[in-house]
Amino acid sequence: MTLPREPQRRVVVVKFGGNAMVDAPLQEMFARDVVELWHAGLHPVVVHGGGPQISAMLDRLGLEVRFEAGLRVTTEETLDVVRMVLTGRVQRELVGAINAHGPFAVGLSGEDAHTMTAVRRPGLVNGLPVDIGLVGDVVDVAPDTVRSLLELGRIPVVSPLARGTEGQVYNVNADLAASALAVALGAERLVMLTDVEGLYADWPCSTEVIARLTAAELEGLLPGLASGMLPKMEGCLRAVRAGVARAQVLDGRVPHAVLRAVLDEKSPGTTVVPDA
Ligand SMILES: Nc1ncnc2c1ncn2[C@@H]1O[C@H](COP(=O)(O)OP(=O)(O)O)[C@@H](O)[C@H]1O
Ligand SMILES: CC(=O)N[C@@H](CCC(=O)OP(=O)(O)O)C(=O)O
Repeated sequence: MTLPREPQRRVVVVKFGGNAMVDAPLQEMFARDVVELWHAGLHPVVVHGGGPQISAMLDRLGLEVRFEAGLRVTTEETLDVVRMVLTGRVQRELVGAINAHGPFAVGLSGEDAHTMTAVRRPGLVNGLPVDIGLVGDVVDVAPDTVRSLLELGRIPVVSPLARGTEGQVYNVNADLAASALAVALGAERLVMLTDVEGLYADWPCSTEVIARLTAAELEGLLPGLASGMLPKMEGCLRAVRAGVARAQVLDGRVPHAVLRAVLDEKSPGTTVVPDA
């Protein structure tokens, strides 16, 4: 199968969370949906997570699993496992699932060809900085490699790792990596698939979803958010503040969630839009 060269399509960055991918049939459906987006005339770019898969491997190896403010405390030893699990396993599985439908997917790590450059990011606990090790905050994205793949009609599948400027490698939260890539690619939309229906207004007390938020409204809520939702909503905020027209958090457990959101504009999750 020869893929057509397609430089003009609109770019949609889809973040597929580790929690949404623990179910094999859902992962296969996700892969089909991504290819469907491509057939519908879009340029999907996938950024994958893998937090639960990394934690399971750390457990098996008897290494510590610890998060601060939604980010994994990453030692040199942890980073080895993060890299192995993300680029060696999770990315490979996703690439394989997409390529069951044709020669679309090409996997790369944010480390490749300087695609993502990061600096060390301190964790913030109760407003105070804490050392969380080799966790990076993306400060520069070189999108040319991903763009070239898109122009060749491929579907890039990107692992959330980044290079530092002094030879080190950083573990980057996948939501923040997806956000940075969406901005650099000039994506029209960032979609994050996770294992809840969206942003709950009063989690864990209630499951009432906030359907729509402006950037300013989200900024006000951010300090009160916890665990995995914190980097996710920070990623949405950064994206819409930097030109992405909308950022959505959707329930990846719902079949065809991404297709319904992007093609049918039916998105029961949370949508973040720029300030008026
Ligand atoms: N306000 C909130 N609304 C919804 N989920 C929340 C909220 N605060 C924390 N969470 C937690 O965040 C989790 C999603 O983040 P995370 O586990 O990192 O998922 P993913 O692997 O998809 O990135 C939810 O399963 C939930 O436990
Ligand atoms: C720094 C940091 O926390 N990195 C994440 C990278 C994977 C990720 O973000 O996966 P999910 O999207 O499934 O949570 C981690 O080590 O778990």
